[in-house]
Amino acid sequence: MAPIIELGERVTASGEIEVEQEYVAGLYARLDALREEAAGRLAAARRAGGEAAVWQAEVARLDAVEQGLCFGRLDLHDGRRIYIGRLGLFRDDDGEPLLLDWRVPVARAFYTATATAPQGVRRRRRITTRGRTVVALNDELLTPDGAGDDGLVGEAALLAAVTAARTGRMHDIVTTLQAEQDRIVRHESGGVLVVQGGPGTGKTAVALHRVAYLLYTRPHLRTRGVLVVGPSRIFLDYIGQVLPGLGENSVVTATITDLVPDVEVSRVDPPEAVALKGRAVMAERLAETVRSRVRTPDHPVDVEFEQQVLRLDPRTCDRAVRNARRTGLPHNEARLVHQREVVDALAQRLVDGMEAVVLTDTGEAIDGGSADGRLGEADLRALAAAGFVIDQDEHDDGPKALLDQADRVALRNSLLADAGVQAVLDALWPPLTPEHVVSDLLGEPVDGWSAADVPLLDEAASLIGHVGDRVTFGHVVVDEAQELSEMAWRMLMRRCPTRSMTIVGDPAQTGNPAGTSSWDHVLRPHVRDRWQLARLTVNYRTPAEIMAATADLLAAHHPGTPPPRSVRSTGETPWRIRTTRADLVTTVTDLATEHGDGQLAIIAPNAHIEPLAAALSLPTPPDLTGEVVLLTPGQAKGLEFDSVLIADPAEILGTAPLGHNDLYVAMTRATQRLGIVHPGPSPVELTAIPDRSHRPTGAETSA
Ligand SMILES: Nc1ncnc2c1ncn2[C@@H]1O[C@H](COP(=O)(O)OP(=O)(O)OP(=O)(O)O)[C@@H](O)[C@H]1O
Repeated sequence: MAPIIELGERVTASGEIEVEQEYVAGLYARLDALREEAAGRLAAARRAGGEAAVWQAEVARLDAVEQGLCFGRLDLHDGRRIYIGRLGLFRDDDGEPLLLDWRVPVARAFYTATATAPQGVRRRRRITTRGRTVVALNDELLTPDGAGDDGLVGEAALLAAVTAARTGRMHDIVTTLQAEQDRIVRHESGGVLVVQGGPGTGKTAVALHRVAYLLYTRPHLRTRGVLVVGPSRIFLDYIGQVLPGLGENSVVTATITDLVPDVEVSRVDPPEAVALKGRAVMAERLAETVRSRVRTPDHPVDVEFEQQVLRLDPRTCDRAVRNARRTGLPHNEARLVHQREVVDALAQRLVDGMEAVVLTDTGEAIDGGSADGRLGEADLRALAAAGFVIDQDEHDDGPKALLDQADRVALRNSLLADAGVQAVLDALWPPLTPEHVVSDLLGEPVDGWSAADVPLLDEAASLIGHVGDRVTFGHVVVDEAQELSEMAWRMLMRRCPTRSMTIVGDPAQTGNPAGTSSWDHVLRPHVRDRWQLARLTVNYRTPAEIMAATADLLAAHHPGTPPPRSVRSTGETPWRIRTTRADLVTTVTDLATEHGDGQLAIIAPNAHIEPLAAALSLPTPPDLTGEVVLLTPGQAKGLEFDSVLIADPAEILGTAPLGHNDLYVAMTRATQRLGIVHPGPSPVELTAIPDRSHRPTGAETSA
């Protein structure tokens, strides 16, 4: 498929640079003044031992906007001129706006105005700065005879951004956000917004800019908290600079596993186990496991207490369980209700026992003493003879009621504190831990937890009320959301009671056998139809040549999925080289050593990682900022590199149930070049890619 645009021409408005330089210098002067003020207030707050966090955040926010403070100007038909940047700046004396935050409504036209729908804009100017110096201006006149309307805004700046060398860290795209992306960033959905799009369509970038937008427009989210969930720590490190670069430092980032911090993942499950553990039915099974730990005996249970045997009949046990369950409390909390019920019954037995000793059938005291049921001396002797110990001190002031309220409480406490009674209570309604419940269910000796166990442990923790300091958030963003199992969705929903979420993903890239293939299927149980789908269709990362190379793979495994349209073409055709299994490591090592064009990722299946790491002296897990990065398709999810070399695609296709998706992910990571090394024949999905097995020169084959 042809790219949307060919490399555009950069238009520079000469003579204007000095004017803009002066304006931009004024903006930086204002920024410096605000910084100085914030730093002063921070120091004062610290000196006074007061609340410094607010000023600390303000200093961080002002520092974060230093690079590219102002990046645009709109000249409107009504004569107004608006400067747009990373934050709003206002003149000190009269509060006149000097720079508008990119998130305010009027700034929207900067991203969405076109020649056919100019939104009152006459001219859009992009201002490129290096440090505090204006180095280039790009003007677009939005007149009907102006630039062609291809749906892209600011082509030159956009192309400069998408072709720039990769660094192993994602950057913000606030200066070149495109109209279809801006619509999603500013989407006013109060519920769940799902953003679906093929590789490189900017899903991650858009989700992060949406976070910055929401924090700006819904300030209450700053206190309720925003969580960004990603597929791996590697990925979270990769995106880690984007929000701070937009002046937002308060967002929590985590993998699903991180959300249960006291569980250490030390085991990898086989795909069948992953698929099974991820299914929603596991929640029912866990609930059943918890329920089954509660016993309702079908014969009386004898409880020993202070040399007596108290008999607990099945009806009493049954009633205690019913009453405890009726509360709807989690297991360990309902256990307290059950205990109270049982102990009450035991206490009653004791009282009945005492009364049988000291009262007649009609309720009168045996020694004929007090008609109001107060104990006389003979009663106390009779009680002592029957094994009931009544504290004599309490009766120094003469006989009293047989057992008043305080006595009953004391009696219950003694019962509860008694080891024998506790043992019976624990046998009937045992205290549980999440680990107990999950190992009970899985029926396997637990020798460490896997990632797929984490949502099960979290579910079990909820069922038993063992949630510690589990935190909830006002908005949750899920990136690579196709990787989440039904059980992981349940876990996330527990952390987002408001169900305000931005979910971004691509089902054609799902690697998790328990992952998502239908948004409706995973969301409906939690939000019914309160979710909306938005699509992204333009691929900013992967050039047209590489997308063409993935066509057969995509058509074979996702026939209904149209590939995203690449924004550009590079003229570099992907290639493949056949080698032997024995020579695979050497061939890949040679190609990597010859490579000299920017950052190279070698993406290989697990089985080859160790030998390749040894041959190339590369770290595992990978260092994303290295010149050469070695990683598995799973680790490469969401990342991008200048060049990609795939080792052994057949193994990637064959080892995992969704190997074709893993290969698709691997092939779409490159911004410039793609090479493939296959031991033996090429997988059929890749045969259309030119075979350069007999490569004449190193230059021609560099990935
Ligand atoms: N409007 C834009 N301006 C400049 N760069 C952009 C724009 N949109 C996307 N990009 C760049 O395109 C690349 C891909 O973006 P991103 O990683 O967000 O895509 P994605 O849809 O999440 O990809 P994948 O699903 O393959 O992980 C990034 O380098 C991003 O900065």
